[in-house]
Amino acid sequence: MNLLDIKNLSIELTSHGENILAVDRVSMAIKDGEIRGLVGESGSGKSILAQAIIGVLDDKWHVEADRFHWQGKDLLRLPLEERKQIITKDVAMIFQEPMSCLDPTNSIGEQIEESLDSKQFSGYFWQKAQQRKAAAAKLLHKVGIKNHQACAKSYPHQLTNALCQRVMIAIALAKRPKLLIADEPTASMEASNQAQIFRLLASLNQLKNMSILLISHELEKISHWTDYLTVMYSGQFVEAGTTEQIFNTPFHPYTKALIASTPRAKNDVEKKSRLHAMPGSIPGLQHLPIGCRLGPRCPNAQKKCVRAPQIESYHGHQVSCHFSHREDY
Ligand SMILES: Nc1ncnc2c1ncn2[C@@H]1O[C@H](COP(=O)(O)OP(=O)(O)OP(=O)(O)O)[C@@H](O)[C@H]1O
Repeated sequence: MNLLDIKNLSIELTSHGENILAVDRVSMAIKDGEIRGLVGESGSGKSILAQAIIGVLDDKWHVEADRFHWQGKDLLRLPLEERKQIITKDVAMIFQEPMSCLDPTNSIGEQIEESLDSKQFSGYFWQKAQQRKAAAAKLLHKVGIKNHQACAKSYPHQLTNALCQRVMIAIALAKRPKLLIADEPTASMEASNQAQIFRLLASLNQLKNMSILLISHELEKISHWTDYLTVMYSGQFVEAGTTEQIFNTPFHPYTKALIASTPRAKNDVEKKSRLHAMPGSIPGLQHLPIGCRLGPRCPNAQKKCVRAPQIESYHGHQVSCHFSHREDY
């Protein structure tokens, strides 16, 4: 069953009396227990899409969709309060700079205890306090922090970025979410720490059947951990499918370029040879091309590309391009 099912989600920014379509009819579904990767260059609208899912965009953003279902419930037709309640209960999000998300004036232990639901504790206040402490320690243990007593007494600035991210994951787990959105969770971390965080997320997915939306601008970095991938470019849907489909038979020129630019994804790269990179850079919101926004950078672009392509599906592998090559199917 689909946990989240979004069809043609658009996010419009109102700025200086002008409306700018930052996210243009993006579709994505996340099944129960899957890890879905969301990839695209910096500025492709991944974070805005994630923020629209958890409903934290402010008034200057206008969100519209043909379908926005959470476990079969149409969120856009629910009153705002009810919608907030559902999302707050079932969806948690972690961000790229964990240290700045934690309160610098409170100890880690206090912050984790605060995130626990008081309904799960009973008895006199001192008994509740003891239960709360024990539950916080259990959470720290769950995210692989062995010395949880020392960690609980620490303040965010005394911990490394990787430890802070584990704490953020512990805080997210406190409400037992069905979906965890991880927006570039390992940005500015050393490679060994990155692997540990991804391994932790994968084990939580396996043990708790928690679905994860893993957001990154590096396809190669997350592809090892994902079951499915969705690729975005400049606010538009590009391609989606299983991780194997995307890597073995990419349809879209943008996905092909992303894969060609990752050293280990291609086995036939000769020593000291240059990696392929798509010319140009992603357009800013003020200079969005009409139709397919990849047009000015795309090697296959033709006249037809001034109209945005429809999404076509081949054995569950979806692509949005007028001229993608699909002869493998
Ligand atoms: N608060 C804001 N006000 C105006 N424009 C914004 C705001 N936040 C993001 N944008 C613009 O929206 C577009 C998408 O941004 P977004 O942060 O979602 O991209 P992203 O793919 O997550 O990139 P990154 O990996 O760098 O976070 C960008 O062009 C960005 O400049």
